[in-house]
Amino acid sequence: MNELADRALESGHQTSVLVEEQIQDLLTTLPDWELNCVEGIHRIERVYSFDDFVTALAFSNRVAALAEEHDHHPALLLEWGRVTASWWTHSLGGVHLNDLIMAARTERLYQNPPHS
Ligand SMILES: C[C@H](O)[C@H](O)[C@H]1CNC2=NC(N)=NC(=O)C2=N1
Repeated sequence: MNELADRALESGHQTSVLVEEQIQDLLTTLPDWELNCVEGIHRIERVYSFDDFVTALAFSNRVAALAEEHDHHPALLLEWGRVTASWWTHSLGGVHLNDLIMAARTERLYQNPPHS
């Protein structure tokens, strides 16, 4: 997982979306993430659990800052005690290696909470 998180994001024109087998192969390093398909477009998703709404909001904000840093943005569903993070590349209509890198970095944020 760390190896993936430490990879540099590729610039958009270098490569294209990954096929299902490639995504599943890379997801073996992110066991809590799953590949889903919404309206024909692949995305990788994980549900994170928290003790309350405010802690879930704080995590969402940390992921948002990460996204702004890289100009690559997830869908985040904030609920009481829960954040669903979904990564895909809108411009390409599927999952790019960058989405797996961002998912690995999302994991790293979760594993290193601000007050740990
Ligand atoms: C102009 C800007 O770079 C683009 O709109 C970016 C912003 N963030 C993005 N995030 C994601 N996940 N996919 C994109 O295609 C995308 N495009």
